[in-house]
Amino acid sequence: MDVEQILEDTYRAVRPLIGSGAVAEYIPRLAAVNPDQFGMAVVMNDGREFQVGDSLVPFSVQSMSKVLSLVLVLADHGEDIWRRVGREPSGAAFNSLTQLEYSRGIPRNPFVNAGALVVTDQLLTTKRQMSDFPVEQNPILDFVRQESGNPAIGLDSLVARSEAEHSDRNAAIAHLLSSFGNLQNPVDEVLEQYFEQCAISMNCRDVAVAVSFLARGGIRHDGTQLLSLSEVKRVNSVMLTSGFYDAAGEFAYRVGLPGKSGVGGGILAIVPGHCSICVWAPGLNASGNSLVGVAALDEFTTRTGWSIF
Ligand SMILES: NC(=O)CC[C@H](N)C(=O)O
Repeated sequence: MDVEQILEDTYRAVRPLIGSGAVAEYIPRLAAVNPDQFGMAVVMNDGREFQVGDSLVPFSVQSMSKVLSLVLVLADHGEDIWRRVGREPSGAAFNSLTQLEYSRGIPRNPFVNAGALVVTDQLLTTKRQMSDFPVEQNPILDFVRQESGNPAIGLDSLVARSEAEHSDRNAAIAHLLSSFGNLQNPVDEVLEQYFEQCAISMNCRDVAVAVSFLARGGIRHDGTQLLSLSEVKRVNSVMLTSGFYDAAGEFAYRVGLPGKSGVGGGILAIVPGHCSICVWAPGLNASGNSLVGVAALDEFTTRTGWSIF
């Protein structure tokens, strides 16, 4: 299959849509991003890389980081985390508060903000228990630098600050979690760590390389096994059912792959045993997923026939 050609055809097909959707307004620094951008990268399990458009322009990974925090917690602690967070689709917005009250502080899944805050809290606890791990260091940032082979990946501190300054909703979620005894660390520290991981800036190529262990049965680029085959299956399953908030069904219908979006306009998707994909276009649809990104993945999977179904 000529993946390069299919990627070019995909780009051509979505070009009229580029610029549509609305950039995330509630994080002012993200609202300032030029919506007329589009990039896509595919990293095959055999090492071949394909890219189109603005695939080397860094953007804010936002909720795509929730996959990596879950992976790092699973790698360190195994199944324990599932006592504190569920794995059912939420059918609600990413920053919804209502379900959390009904479920007595157990978030529906690790990919809505409530669930990600619990996972981040666990990551913070682990980091504090490791005496050789500098507290100011971000484990997700470390991981993506190593995995993508790009030590220049950094945090956009203006995005992190922008989020901290407009954090009423996430703070409300964190306080509610804490009131139910589902945070081990102080609310402010969990929020700070969470905003930092969301503010990591990466380009499509680096994201696709950094998550390719999810397409390769849990094997990192250095050959070590980060997750077992069964754990990878589970992470990919949760992405399929919960990676797109209240639009998980629509994404499964149109794309047919496990994936995760972020309000920076990025989407990562996994073709298990085959390749990892990252697409980026800043404009979002009503569910907070990249409008052009979903369209591009729809085109790409339709043209390649790649899907888990
Ligand atoms: N869906 C997202 O990407 C949300 C992440 C964002 N940092 C928030 O917490 O609101």
